[in-house]
Amino acid sequence: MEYKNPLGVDIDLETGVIPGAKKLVRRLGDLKGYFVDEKAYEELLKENPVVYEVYAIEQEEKDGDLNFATTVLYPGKVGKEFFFTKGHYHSKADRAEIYYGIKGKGGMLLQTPEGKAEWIEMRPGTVVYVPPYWAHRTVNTGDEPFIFLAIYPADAGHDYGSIKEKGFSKLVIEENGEVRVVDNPKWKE
Ligand SMILES: O=C(CO)[C@@H](O)[C@H](O)[C@H](O)COP(=O)(O)O
Ligand SMILES: [Fe+2]
Repeated sequence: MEYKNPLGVDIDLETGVIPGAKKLVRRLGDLKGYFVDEKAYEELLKENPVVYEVYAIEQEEKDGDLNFATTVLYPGKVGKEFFFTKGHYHSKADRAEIYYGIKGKGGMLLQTPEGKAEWIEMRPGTVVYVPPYWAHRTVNTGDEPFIFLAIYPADAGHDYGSIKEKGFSKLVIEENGEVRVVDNPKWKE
């Protein structure tokens, strides 16, 4: 039997950086078609800001192993909609996940394949359990980076296709200075 080596790393709780992790950067240009207000999207695209960064320590896609990653989701809006992550189902759709809030303010939109949506607010210390089969997207509703840790099966994978095409049935927007979760007028069942 060949054993893997255990690993301990310290997440920088101010920046979300995991030493030795693989870094992924998503700019606004990588999120074409994701936001409802296309005019506001094109306008902000001139600056093409970084929307989020992911620092991941990932293993081979094997049953039983675990990956973990921090996400640093920057504050901002496209029209009324707060900045968010793309959102995905897992390729192995029955794989669950745990999120843990580290810094800033936001939440998670979750959705079943039938379009039933849930919104869970997150702050430092919040644990969110993502059950099997639920798509998940995080949203920054604050004015500083929203940082969280995700722990997920190494063979979960990401299935972005359906969310890219159909979106979530709910939007998280700012209206009169308040955070509101409203129906998505462009949602297609
Ligand atoms: O859910 C997971 C892994 O299963 C997170 O690590 C996200 O991958 C990350 O927050 C970026 O979001 P996406 O762009 O992948 O939706
Ligand atoms: Fe996930």
